[in-house]
Amino acid sequence: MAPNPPLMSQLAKEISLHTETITKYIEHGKWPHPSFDADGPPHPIPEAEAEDKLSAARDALIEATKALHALAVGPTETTRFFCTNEINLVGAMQVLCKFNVPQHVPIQGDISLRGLSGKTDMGEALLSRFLRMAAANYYFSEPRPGFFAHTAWSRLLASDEKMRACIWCRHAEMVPAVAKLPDAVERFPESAEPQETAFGLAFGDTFFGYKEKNPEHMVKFGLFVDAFAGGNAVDSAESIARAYAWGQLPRGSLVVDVGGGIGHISAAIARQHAHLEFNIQDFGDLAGESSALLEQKGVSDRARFSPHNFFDPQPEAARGAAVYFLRNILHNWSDPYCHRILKPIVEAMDHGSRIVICDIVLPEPNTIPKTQEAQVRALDLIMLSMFNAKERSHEDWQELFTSVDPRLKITAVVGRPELRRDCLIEARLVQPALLSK
Ligand SMILES: C[S@@+](CC[C@H](N)C(=O)[O-])C[C@H]1O[C@@H](n2cnc3c(N)ncnc32)[C@H](O)[C@@H]1O
Repeated sequence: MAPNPPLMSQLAKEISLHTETITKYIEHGKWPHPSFDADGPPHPIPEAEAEDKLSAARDALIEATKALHALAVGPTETTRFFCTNEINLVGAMQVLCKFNVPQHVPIQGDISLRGLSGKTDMGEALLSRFLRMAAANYYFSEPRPGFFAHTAWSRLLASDEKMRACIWCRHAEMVPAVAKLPDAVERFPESAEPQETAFGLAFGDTFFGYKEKNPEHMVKFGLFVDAFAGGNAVDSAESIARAYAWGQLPRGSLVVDVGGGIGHISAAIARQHAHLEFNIQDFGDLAGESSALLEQKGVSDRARFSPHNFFDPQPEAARGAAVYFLRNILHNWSDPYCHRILKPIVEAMDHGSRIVICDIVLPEPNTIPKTQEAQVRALDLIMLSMFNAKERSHEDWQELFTSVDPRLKITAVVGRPELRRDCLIEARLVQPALLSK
């Protein structure tokens, strides 16, 4: 039986309620209202102010508007036009960014198509087609015929190269790789190998192998990754430093940050927990940058970098550590490779050691809002296309640990509200005698 009132009306009411809640907060905080204008805020609510109640109202608003939009478009049109907008928008934005169009549109006022064409070296006719596609999606506006101005969306691209790198990575790497996904699934079903991927079919190499040979791609990828650091796009180093019981570890405990990059997460934990020592392990070419960062953060007396390949046995100095910390490492690798990464760690653990993994724990289907679920499912498929890897559910994590050592048990998981996207998964070696109790 159809719901009464009808679903669309229910959703419209919810949208109205959540909008009111958010608007009240905005007015109370004297923050700017979200708007399409060039001087509109880059976040609908300031990121630092996204307190629980407010972000819950925003999540619910996004969810209800997504559902209402889907119902209004309906199944036939959704499937007919499936992806035509998104993929061509990514193409148009990539062209506009390649020709530096965002930087040539004035922040205030507008510019004629002819003026913009002169500055960007692209013919007026072509330029207008890309600009109008973008404008139909809130990037740029055409306030009077033949003149273009910024919106809050396009202005961000003018001022922030990391945002331009997001567009670049999507278009230059993800689109060609995803186009090869059906071939990859057909040719390499169930493969665990990082070269037998959709990315491999598109680029003839592994994800990082290709980047090593194309340093300009590596630079863009670095900017893309940086675009997600800070704010609440992904969990910040500071929230990871707050979320886990680092404070309960005994004075002088060693945290080994396996594949820790230059150590920005360790540095944040070290700043909040002055009683801990850190060993950041990664490829040797990061040593200089890491030392500079640790020095700059004032933690170089307690945190040091060691070159180490995580497939090798742990060096003597890192054995029996209190914590082996792996952030965003294992989701890049298939189970057999994760096994090879975890085995040397388990061999180095003593009875007090634990592994702390910072990665997604996939939710049970239909237990979180669809918008959030779509994000984690998309990440899972990105891991497939790029690495033959995956995001893991609680059960997948436990199975992986058991395959490495039957004693390795999940002993704690910290997720929302302490962390927004990733979870901290703690695993310890639980002795068989304790297991049977
Ligand atoms: C996605 S990044 C995560 C970095 C860091 N844990 C963080 O959360 O910012 C993956 C890291 O693994 C490192 N890595 C890849 N293969 C490795 C290997 N065989 N041994 C050690 N580190 C490796 C990379 O250099 C990179 O720093």
